[in-house]
Amino acid sequence: MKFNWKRTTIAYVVMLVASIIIFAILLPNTQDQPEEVAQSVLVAETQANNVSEITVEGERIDFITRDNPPRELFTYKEQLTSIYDIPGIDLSSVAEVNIKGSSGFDWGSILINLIPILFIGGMIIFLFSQARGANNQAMSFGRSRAKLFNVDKPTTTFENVAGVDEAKQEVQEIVEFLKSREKFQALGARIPKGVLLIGYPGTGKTLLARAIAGEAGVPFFSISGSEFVEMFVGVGASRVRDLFEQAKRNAPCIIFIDEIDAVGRQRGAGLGGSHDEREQTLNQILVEMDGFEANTTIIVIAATNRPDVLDPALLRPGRFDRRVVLDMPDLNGRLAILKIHAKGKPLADDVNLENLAKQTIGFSGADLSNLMNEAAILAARADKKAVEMSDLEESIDRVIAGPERKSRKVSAHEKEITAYHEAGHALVARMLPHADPVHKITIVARGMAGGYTKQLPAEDRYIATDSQFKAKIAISMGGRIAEEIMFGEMSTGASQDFKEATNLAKKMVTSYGMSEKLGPRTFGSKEEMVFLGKEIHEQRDYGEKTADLIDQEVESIIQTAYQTARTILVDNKARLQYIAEHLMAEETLEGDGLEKLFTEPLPPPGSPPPAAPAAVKTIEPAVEKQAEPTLKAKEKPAEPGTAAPGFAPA
Ligand SMILES: Nc1ncnc2c1ncn2[C@@H]1O[C@H](COP(=O)(O)OP(=O)(O)OP(=O)(O)O)[C@@H](O)[C@H]1O
Ligand SMILES: [Zn+2]
Repeated sequence: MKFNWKRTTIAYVVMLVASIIIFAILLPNTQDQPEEVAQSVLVAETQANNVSEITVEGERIDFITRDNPPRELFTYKEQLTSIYDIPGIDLSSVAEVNIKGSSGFDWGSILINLIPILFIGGMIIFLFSQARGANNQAMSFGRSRAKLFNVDKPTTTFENVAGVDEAKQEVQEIVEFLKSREKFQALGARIPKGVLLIGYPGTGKTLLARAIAGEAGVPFFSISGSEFVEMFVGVGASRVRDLFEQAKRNAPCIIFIDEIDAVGRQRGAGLGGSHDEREQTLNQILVEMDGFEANTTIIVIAATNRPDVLDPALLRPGRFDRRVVLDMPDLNGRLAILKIHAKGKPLADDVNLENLAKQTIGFSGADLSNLMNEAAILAARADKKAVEMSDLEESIDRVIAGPERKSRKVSAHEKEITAYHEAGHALVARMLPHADPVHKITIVARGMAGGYTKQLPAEDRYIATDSQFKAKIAISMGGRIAEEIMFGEMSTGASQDFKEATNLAKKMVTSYGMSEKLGPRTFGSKEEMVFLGKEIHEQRDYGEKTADLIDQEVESIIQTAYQTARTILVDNKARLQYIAEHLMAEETLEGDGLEKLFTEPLPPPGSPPPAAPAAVKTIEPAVEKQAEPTLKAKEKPAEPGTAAPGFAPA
């Protein structure tokens, strides 16, 4: 940035005016001034549940009562005593406790003394930057924030979160633990310390974390990773220390670190700048988490949409070793979210939320909440009494175009390709005797995949056979082949499938001795040197001729699998189409509904495609799903390879 006269002058004037305003505010002023009271008043008011908000700044405690009209009062505490340690104080009913940078100074008098210095200092900076023609970076030094972190006791519950039922089930246990920790501790159970919430922006990570606190009735401390990055060196780490310190006093409680990737990137992988700061902050978080005593009931929840960049140290056992994925909502999920956000908004009779849910594939929870809000604004502007369908439909475009929307939009054609791709995987899997049963197909984006097909082994397995591997490779091929058959062209969506298939074929030949030509031996010794979570060493212990043979064998396995899959899909093209059409209409297929699509007689050619998704009418409450513990237990050992990711946008 070039030195900019105008900017510097403006900044300087702003500084001056601000100083004057602060000065004026600090002058004795009897009107609207909070009234000083004794500390015992604060204690008594909190006990009477009559305090709505508390702000602590150094020794001073400002608080607002629930009287009508609310009274603004303040009192003092000792510098080193925490608000939580004031004898008799009861913060359980206080909606918001803000703790600001504790200075212990009387800011008023300091500012008054500081103004001349500011003048002179400003002048020096001004002249200095002018003399050197330097950039005006000096102006950014005042950026450190006064607010340390937020504390409150959320009233959010699981009812406020929809469309992420799997994630809700997974965190249910944490709620139970927070609620009745004695029960767990009595049995010596080790309690989770860290939970990582992973999901696209706006999928409700913050909301879910708050709901956990709300369900358990515990305080919620929150801070965002990106705030650390702007700080001076050393401030981040001490802030983390303060945060954990306060949390320990309020245990049981939840600490929520949003955007953890901002501080938790792989060390040594960052781009200049506040690098040290980041590392120190990250280290401090790790130190604090490692330092929890066995009976500490603090759960640290972190959120990210970039789990791939996180430092592996964060993911080690005893840290953020639980991962909960929040998917983009599918049709039912979107409908449920729309219903949540429609509450309190009168809807006209012509509003059909099912229909709206169908039109909003690719929308996150935040997008949907936005959509409802935009529609209400449109309706209000037109002086309507209720939100009409036309308002909602118009808002779809606004949300898509709006700056708030960060997730990708799925075009109709892309949706069709994904549907055929996933149907291809599923159909091949269903037809091959050695394949694991297909459990679920969806075209709703998850992680980096546009859709996925999930297979679960029918039983726990510790060894696998070559027929199973061959089936797996054929299934991987199924996605691309379905695209070829239906559209006569290829998309980039299958690259991940090919990579997995190739790796598996290679392993069959080189590790498992499953090749006739090469026989039962292994090739290549891999030194499992793990560096930042990656294997980086592979030693070749065979010659060129063998290398060629390996290539040939891998090629042959893949070709055979390709032909197997192709034959299945060509022979069952009508079935493929049938499944894909249902997938487009319903987005997610699972259980009996899915099984029926594989087996029921096909409709005669020329029948209209499925329109009204049957699944929409029954929205399963999250609790009901829990009644199937066997299913849940099986879900865990399924290795990542069993879900054939489709349509990666790369
Ligand atoms: N699953 C959901 N159910 C209901 N509302 C949701 C859901 N997801 C998001 N919302 C709405 O969107 C708002 C923003 O979501 P939230 O901040 O929790 O998303 P996030 O995943 O933390 O996003 P980011 O990654 O951008 O921080 C919520 O306050 C809520 O109103
Ligand atoms: Zn695929």
